[in-house]
Amino acid sequence: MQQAIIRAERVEKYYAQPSENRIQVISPTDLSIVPGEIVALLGPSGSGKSTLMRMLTGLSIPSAGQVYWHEKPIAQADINVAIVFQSFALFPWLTVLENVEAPLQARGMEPVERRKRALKMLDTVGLDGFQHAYPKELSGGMRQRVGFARALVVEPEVLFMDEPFSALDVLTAENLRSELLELWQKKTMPTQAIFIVTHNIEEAVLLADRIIVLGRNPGHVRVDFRVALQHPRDRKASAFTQLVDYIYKVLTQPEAQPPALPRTADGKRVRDQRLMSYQMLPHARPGGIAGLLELMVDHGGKADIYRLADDLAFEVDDLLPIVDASSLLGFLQITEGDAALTSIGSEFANAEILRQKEIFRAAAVENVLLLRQIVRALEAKSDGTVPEEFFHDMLDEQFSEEETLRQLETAINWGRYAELFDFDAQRRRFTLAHNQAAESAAEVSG
Ligand SMILES: Nc1ncnc2c1ncn2[C@@H]1O[C@H](COP(=O)(O)OP(=O)(O)OP(=O)(O)O)[C@@H](O)[C@H]1O
Repeated sequence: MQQAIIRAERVEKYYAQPSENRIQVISPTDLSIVPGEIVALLGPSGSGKSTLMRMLTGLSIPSAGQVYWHEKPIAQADINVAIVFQSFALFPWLTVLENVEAPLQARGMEPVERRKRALKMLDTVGLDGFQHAYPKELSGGMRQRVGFARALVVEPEVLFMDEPFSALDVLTAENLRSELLELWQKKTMPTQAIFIVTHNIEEAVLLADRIIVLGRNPGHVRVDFRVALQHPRDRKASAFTQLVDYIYKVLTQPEAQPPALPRTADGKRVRDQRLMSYQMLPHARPGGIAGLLELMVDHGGKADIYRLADDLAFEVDDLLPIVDASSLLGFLQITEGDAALTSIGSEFANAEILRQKEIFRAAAVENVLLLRQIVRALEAKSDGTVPEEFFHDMLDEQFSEEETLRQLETAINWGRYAELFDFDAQRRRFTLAHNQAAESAAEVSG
């Protein structure tokens, strides 16, 4: 499993009462925050969302259990997080610029450098020209921009947000959400993960890569799942509304066993992270997948799989892995023996080779857990390599030895084609793909 930035192990929180009783607010909970994801934490009022968040940031000490920062107990670690609060929590007696400089000053940064950084950050969040204003002179939306600037100026590895948009009007909130997402996606900020506490189900589905829903009395994780929808997300798309409905059901039926997770547009079930298991990758080569999709275009985007096999003089058994792989990647939708190109599948089939690789890369990372894990592990390693053995051992728990080797071979084929990573067959190690290795080297020397 990829190394977590923050890992809570069996954390609990209880508060002492005047009587001898104590109130348990969080029951033993495990939770990890890994690089590359936006996690949304939902739950009814009083379920302990803020309490859990405060423990993950090191602001509050668990009554039992332990929180680790890069595997070091958080109290002894040099943590780098920032928090954005609902109430903005700005210093009213300081100007906008001084508010943003404050955390840098607290970290002992010298004045010229901290002013430079703060001004740059104000520019990034659209507050250029407001540096000398006081918070009371600003609208709520602008104040929260200052809140973001103040959090981001320290270049936090994890950005925590406690209902950051809930005090804002609908349009301002919507604007700020998209801007945040844009900063994150463009990697303008060095932040590795975002953890957002919210009451707003749509906000969670709109932003998050992973959603955790807490139940109460005492607080506990009810569901924890990945949101495999591409950005920008369409609130009206059925996969979106189904997820919103699902979370609504979980929240409104606190006593019931959480209902089954909905299926995504291509028929796959959304996965519960805690029951995470590897999909079986169909043994298809990217070239075969591209060939099939291009052929589908010739058939007008729809075809009967058996007839297709016939036309190609293929055994159905040889064609099926290619069909399955295309479906797993979201390029084909299969219903009762009929295959239909999805919009992304059609875009892929009609694209130039470089664009095809790009589409394949996005689809692979989004839909294939093993590839996602390999990429994240590589990103987290300073030397940019990870031994094959690491993934072999995890796959081994689920597949036979022979199948494990075939899964790895398929993952290597797909990863190489998509230029996600390379594989050094001699050293049996995954390595960053050339372009990524060059980027990392430039970052180090730059
Ligand atoms: N210092 C404290 N002493 C006693 N009880 C506390 C304390 N802090 C929080 N609680 C209780 O812990 C429970 C969880 O509170 P918390 O604020 O974490 O929930 P929440 O899910 O964030 O709620 P909300 O959505 O309303 O903000 C609540 O019942 C609250 O009353």
